[in-house]
Amino acid sequence: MDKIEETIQKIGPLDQDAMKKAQARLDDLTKPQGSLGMLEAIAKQIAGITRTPIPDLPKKAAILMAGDHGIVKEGVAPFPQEVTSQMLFNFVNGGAAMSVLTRHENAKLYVVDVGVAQDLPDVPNIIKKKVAYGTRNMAEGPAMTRQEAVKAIEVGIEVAEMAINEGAGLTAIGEMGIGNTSPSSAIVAAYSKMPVREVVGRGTGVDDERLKIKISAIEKALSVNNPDPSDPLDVLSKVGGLEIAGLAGVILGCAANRVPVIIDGFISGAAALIAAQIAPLAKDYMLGSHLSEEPGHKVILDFLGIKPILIMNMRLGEGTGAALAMNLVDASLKILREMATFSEAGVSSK
Ligand SMILES: Cc1cc2ncn([C@H]3O[C@H](COP(=O)(O)O)[C@@H](O)[C@H]3O)c2cc1C
Ligand SMILES: O=C(O)c1cccnc1
Repeated sequence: MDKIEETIQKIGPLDQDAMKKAQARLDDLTKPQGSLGMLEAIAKQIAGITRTPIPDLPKKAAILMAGDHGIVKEGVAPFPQEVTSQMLFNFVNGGAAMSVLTRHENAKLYVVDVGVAQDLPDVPNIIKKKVAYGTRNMAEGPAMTRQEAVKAIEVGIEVAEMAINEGAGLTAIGEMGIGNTSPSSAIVAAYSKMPVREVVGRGTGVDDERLKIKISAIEKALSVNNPDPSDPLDVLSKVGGLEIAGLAGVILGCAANRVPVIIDGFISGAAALIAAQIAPLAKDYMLGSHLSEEPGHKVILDFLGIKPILIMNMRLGEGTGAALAMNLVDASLKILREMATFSEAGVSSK
C-alpha cells in the first residue's frame, strides 16, 4: 500500500505555464487559430504533462497486462480460458494484432503475466509477476482479496517505472484475459449506476442466449458483493480483475512520472476509471484513443471526460486502439515542433 500511496503523492497538476507557452506557439503557427482541433489539444496537454512547451517523445512503450477470470465458469465468454496464456506466446512471438501494431508504431511491447491461470515457462519477453492464478468467480464472492488488488496495482506501477527507466516517454495500455469484458461491465455499472444490460456488450461475440447468462452473472456479482463506489479498491477487488488492477497501476505510475498514457478500449477504460477514482489528478495524464464497439466504453469515456480520437469499429482490446493513436500523438507533437510561425514563413496574420 505504501508504494501506491507514494505514487499518488507524486502525481501533480499539469504545468499551466508550459501549456500557455504551447498554446501561444500553436496560435502563432501558419494556420487559422484552433484549426487543427484535437491535434492542438493533444500537443497542449502533453506540454502540460511533460512540463515542456515543445515536447518530443521519440521512445514509446505499450504495456499489456494479462490475467484470468473465475467468472468464466458461468459461461460468460465463448472462448476457452487457455486462450489467455496461448495469446501471451503469440504476443511475444510477434503474431498478435498488438504485436503488429506496436511494430508499426515503433513501440516496445511489454507483456506481463499478472494473473494468468497457468504457470508459464520461462520465455524471454514475458514479464512474470503473477499475483494469483486468475480471480475467483465474482458471481459467488469477491474476485480478489484487497491485498491481491493492491499487489496487482503495485505490479503495474513497477512495470510502468521499468518502461520509463528504459526511456519510454509515451505509453499505451492494453490487456489480455478471457472473460474480462464481464468485470469491466461490473465496474462500469457500479460507477455509472446504469443497469448491467445497458453497459454490457458481446465481448468476443456471445450469442443472444449467452448474453443473457452474461448479464445475469454480472448482476449476481454486483448483488453478492455490493461493491462500494466510494472505495475504488473495494470495487476493484470485488468485481475487477488482476490485469485491470495492473493497468490502473500503470496509469498511476505514468502519471507520477509525468508520462502521458494512452487508454485503449473497454477493459483499459475500466482500469482508467479505477485509476481516476484512486487519484483524480491521474485523469489529466490520460489520452483517449478509439471508441470501442462495446457499448459501455462510451459510458466510461463520458464519465471520465475523455474524447476518443478514432472511430474504427474495433473491439479487440490488447491495446490495439491505443497503439494506433500513437501515430496521431506523434503527429500532434510534430505540428508543434515543425510548423513555421507566421513571421518565419512570411505569411500575413490577421
Ligand atoms: C484470440 C483472442 C485474442 C484476443 N485479444 C484480445 N481479446 C479480448 O477478448 C477478451 C475479452 O472478451 P470476453 O470477455 O468475451 O472474453 C480479452 O482477452 C480481450 O483482451 C482477445 C480474445 C480472443 C479470443
Ligand atoms: O474494447 C475492448 O477493449 C474490447 C472489446 C471486446 C473484447 N475485448 C476488448
